[in-house]
Amino acid sequence: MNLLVDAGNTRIKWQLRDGGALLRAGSGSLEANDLFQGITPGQWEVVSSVSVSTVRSESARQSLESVISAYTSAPVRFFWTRASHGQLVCAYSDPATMGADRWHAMVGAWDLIRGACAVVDAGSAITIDWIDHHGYHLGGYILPGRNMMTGSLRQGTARVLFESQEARGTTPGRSTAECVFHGVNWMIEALAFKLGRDLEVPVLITGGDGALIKEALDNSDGCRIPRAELRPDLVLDGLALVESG
Ligand SMILES: Nc1ncnc2c1ncn2[C@@H]1O[C@H](COP(=O)(O)OP(=O)(O)O)[C@@H](O)[C@H]1O
Ligand SMILES: CC(C)(COP(=O)(O)O)[C@@H](O)C(=O)NCCC(=O)O
Ligand SMILES: [K+]
Repeated sequence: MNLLVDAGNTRIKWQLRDGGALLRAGSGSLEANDLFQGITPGQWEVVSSVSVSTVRSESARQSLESVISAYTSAPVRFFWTRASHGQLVCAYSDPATMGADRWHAMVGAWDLIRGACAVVDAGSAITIDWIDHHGYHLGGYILPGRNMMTGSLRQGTARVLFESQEARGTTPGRSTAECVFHGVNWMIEALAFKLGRDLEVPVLITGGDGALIKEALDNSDGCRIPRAELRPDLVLDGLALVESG
């Protein structure tokens, strides 16, 4: 049994898999002390390996390792961006500096598509990566994610004062909160519109705000993308492929 862990900047996601079968899944933070509560003592006993993809700091990586090691004596292995995996080739001259989540999502995407595609991971940050039909990673983009956009407006100004809310609209706002939340939604719509204009390849979407991107793409006029698919587990799928060789 293999425990797969994707430690993002906002949330840690995990799945317990036995071969291809998904046994348990969960998410949360290390600080809450209940991250792995979904795994029974009996299941911990038969965990034979733990594989982690992390974009957190080195000290957070060590904390994660020691929390996991308190449950199991199975080896905890960390997987980082590599220069290549099969036909997939990283565009970075220094692959170790590219977020492991991006790489593992690309490994998962290439395995699914085996052709030109793009990967959008809308998490704490929004990353967009292009892969061509040979498996060459052409490069990507890193943008602030939804919470980061609103948080930076809050932190960087004195009078942009607003309560968090679930405003789904994109019409011009008539209050500070509406201006902020509709503004962010409007930017996501604009991003989807631009993607639909620039790309004529399948797009695989993951991350906590992936559904918003997918919805915006589906509603985008003149979108040329032949297939836009929500794949919430793309990072873990890629990690599973990498750890099994
Ligand atoms: N239960 C949740 N907890 C935290 N963020 C969530 C949740 N559901 C959706 N989100 C959204 O998902 C984003 C974080 O996505 P996620 O993929 O978990 O990030 P990361 O991989 O960076 O940890 C946040 O910006 C937030 O808008
Ligand atoms: C861009 C990221 C912050 C995205 O992480 P996330 O939003 O999933 O927490 C992460 O992939 C990262 O820290 N990357 C390192 C820099 C790079 O990819 O070039
Ligand atoms: K991300």
